[in-house]
Amino acid sequence: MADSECVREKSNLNTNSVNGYVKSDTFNKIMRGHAVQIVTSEANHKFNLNESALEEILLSEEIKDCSVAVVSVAGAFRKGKSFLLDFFLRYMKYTYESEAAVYGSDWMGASDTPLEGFSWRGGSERDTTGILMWSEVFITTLQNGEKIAVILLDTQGTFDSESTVRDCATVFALSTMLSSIQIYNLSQNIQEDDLQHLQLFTEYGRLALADTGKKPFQKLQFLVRDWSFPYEAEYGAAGGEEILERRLKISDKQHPELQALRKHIKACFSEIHCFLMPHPGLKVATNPHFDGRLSDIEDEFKKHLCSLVPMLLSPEKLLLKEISGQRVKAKELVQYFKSYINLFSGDELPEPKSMLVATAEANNLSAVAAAKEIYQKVMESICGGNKPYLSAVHLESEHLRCKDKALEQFNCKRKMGGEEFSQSYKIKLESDIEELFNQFKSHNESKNIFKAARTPAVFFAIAVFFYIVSGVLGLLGMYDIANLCNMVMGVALLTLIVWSYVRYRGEMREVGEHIDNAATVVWDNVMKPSYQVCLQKGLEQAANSTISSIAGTEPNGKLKNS
Ligand SMILES: Nc1nc2c(ncn2[C@@H]2O[C@H](COP(=O)(O)OP(=O)(O)OP(=O)(O)O)[C@@H](O)[C@H]2O)c(=O)[nH]1
Repeated sequence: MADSECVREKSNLNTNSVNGYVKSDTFNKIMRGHAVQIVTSEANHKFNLNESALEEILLSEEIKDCSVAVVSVAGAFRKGKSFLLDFFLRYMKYTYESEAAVYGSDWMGASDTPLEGFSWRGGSERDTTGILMWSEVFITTLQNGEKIAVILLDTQGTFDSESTVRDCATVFALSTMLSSIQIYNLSQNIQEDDLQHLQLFTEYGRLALADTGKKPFQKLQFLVRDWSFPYEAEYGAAGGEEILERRLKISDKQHPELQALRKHIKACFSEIHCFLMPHPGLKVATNPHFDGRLSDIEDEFKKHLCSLVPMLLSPEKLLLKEISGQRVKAKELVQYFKSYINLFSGDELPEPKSMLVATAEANNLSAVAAAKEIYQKVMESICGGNKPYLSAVHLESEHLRCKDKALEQFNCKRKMGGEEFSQSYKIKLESDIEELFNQFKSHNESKNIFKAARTPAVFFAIAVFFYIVSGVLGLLGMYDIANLCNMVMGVALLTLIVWSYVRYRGEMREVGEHIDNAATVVWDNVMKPSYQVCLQKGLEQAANSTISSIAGTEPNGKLKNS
């Protein structure tokens, strides 16, 4: 359905319109929605998309052609994300179900109603896994008459004991890439490690997206829960902006690493805000029987919740999802979910690591580089560049000596991660050294003057051989065969000229390589065996004559004239 059709349909839905929000026909039938697991987290640390469930929600006739606003809440586990989302749901439901205009805290409901919606609970163990979407998509009409769909996402908390850094980064990056408003839920303060994790996760997401030269993500809303310093910065948006300003400030006095972190975060989002929430009271935080009823929540918390939620979700504040500057429609969002999840389940992206693993890797890699450098330096001084040719046996023993020295240097260097971790780097070092040795070996071989002269010697010998043979055949009157031999001689000489040209000019190197290979074949299969046979015959002859001269016989076995 085109935008204009969405607008046209507005008139039919006006009876349900309150405070900007309208109820879609589909969802009139299903009065209560439920959380749908859109992205599931598997035991092998892979994430899968529940395509049918996603399509059922986003491809429904009423919303598939509407632009979307996607609101997601992400952050550490057990910090009240789902609890907050349930208040979002109350706001959305109340504003469209109510028959009258909504004021103040009306939307919060009765003081003794348990809080329902996305599953939330007390306790220390994680609750939400993967990414959940609320099945009820709320439709609202903007001031310009455009109808938009509002989608709520709950995400798996980061840093629980069952998730790897990659899992946390994947969920955070996916929800940031797919949402127009990402709420970064933090506890008590905005700490440096919160910013570092944000940097790591957004970088992971940024890497997955094609670089368009624009800021890759839209609005980031820091939400600090249990803020306990209202005397420094007051609760709410104003205090939040003050704290945000302090935390993201870049100054020349800062260490470059801190500056880079802040620049990165600012470069990733087109809008960044912060809101400070007071503590909701001990019943919320510690009572196992707390069911979310408003009467058990501190007034201060409710007061600020009442300004936070409309600030994010009222139709005039909503932000439409855009990708590469284009508004995204609900049906297109399905495609983005599919392609983003494929990106993260493929092998193209590097693996995000914990700080320890990343540091240990860097340590070990630098130890490998230092050890390799030692090997290279010593070998260079023995057989490198302008050093003369070294016999193969000598070169091998020097290689073993330098390799031992390099391995000793690697073992001595202090490295993080422990013995087992560095074992794989030691193996890598050994294979790198073998590779370097092969290069030194072939460089050394090229300095062997006899080997270098093999190709011209072989072709010259062929030319001379066939010259003599053709001469003899000519004397015998076998002119046809003599001419053939002359032709072979000509080809050998021509090859020699081409080879010399290639070597001199450094052009047509493949031709030179083929000529060298041909020379090696002739040498190995014809010349070397014949030369060895001749040599052996000569030696046998010499030995026989020595023996016979000692025994007083002719070399053919007959007795010398006595
Ligand atoms: N201290 C404190 N506790 C809260 C707040 N909001 C909710 N809680 C409590 O925090 C606990 C966890 O709430 P959830 O909403 O399930 O937390 P979550 O972040 O979604 O947890 P996971 O799904 O495991 O990631 C519940 O006992 C809530 O009562 C808050 O602002 N401050």
